[in-house]
Amino acid sequence: MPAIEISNLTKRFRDVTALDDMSFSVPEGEIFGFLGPNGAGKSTTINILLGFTQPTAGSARVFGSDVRTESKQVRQRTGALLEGYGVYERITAREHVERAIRAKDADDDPMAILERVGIPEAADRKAGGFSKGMRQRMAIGMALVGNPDLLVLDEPSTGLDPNGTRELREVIREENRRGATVFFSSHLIDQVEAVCDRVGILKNGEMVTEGSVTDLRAQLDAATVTVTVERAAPSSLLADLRGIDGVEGVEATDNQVLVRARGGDAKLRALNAIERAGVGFADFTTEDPSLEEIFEVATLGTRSGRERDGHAEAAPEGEA
Ligand SMILES: Nc1ncnc2c1ncn2[C@@H]1O[C@H](COP(=O)(O)OP(=O)(O)OP(=O)(O)O)[C@@H](O)[C@H]1O
Repeated sequence: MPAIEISNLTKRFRDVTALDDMSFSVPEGEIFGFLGPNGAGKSTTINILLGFTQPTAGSARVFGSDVRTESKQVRQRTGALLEGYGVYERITAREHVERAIRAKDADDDPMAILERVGIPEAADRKAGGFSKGMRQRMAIGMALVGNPDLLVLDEPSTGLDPNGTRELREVIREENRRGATVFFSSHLIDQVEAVCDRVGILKNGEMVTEGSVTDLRAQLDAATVTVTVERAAPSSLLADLRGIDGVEGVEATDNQVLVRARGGDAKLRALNAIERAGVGFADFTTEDPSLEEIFEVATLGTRSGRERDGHAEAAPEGEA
């Protein structure tokens, strides 16, 4: 049984369609990255999963329980860190965790939780005086209460410093080793890439692509080949390169030619063309697309021609 199973889920807020016939599932034991730009529908999905928002159509199940009719069972098995979680200013960190323990009918040691999230020294301080990062750490601790089978984390690295984000990744991995499924929602690709087994990319309420980071890279099998040359490449070479089937962008500086090529054949033909051009082919490196590029393609539908390392932008096809 999948940890999360979402089928044809639609959510409309008056004239806004936040989720549009979205379907996907997360197998038990997975760390799933739920990626999407602002407004894609991530929080709406989480609110539906936890029973805080009712879907307009479709269904969502958590470990087989229907989130509409069995939200109590769902919440009992789920630890959630929600965006904009409200901190009670007048009670301490320990009291926050104790509340979560009571709500879950769990028997965790509040101090052990606060130690895990790195704020044991703040246990008896009122949360009203906490920094953003401390609030976030406390909220993560509350999500861990009761060893949940599913951890739902909405933008968990918000407010955390680099140490905090590293510790968060460690906690996620520990929870996953213990057996928890993790649903990690974020618009921050590097955070997701660092810890997730699989990612789904949401755009305008629809899942546009789904797979392991490796699968997604393979789908978008383009790579940038950077060739170091001894002499500046003449415009005739750049035109030839742009004419190769599968070459999507060409940039040149005095001693480098950058070719963005889709598929091994295009890469090879580009390298051969540079070698034949007599510009003193010295060396080359290739770079696979990053998850960021995959995200960009999935959410914008195009690969951007933004500047790389201060080099000039690639000229459009045919403009040598
Ligand atoms: N209560 C609401 N009333 C009206 N519109 C809403 C409501 N909640 C969400 N929306 C709209 O639904 C869409 C999806 O919003 P949602 O908050 O789910 O996106 P998100 O992916 O979580 O974005 P972010 O990364 O900015 O948090 C947006 O267009 C948003 O304005």
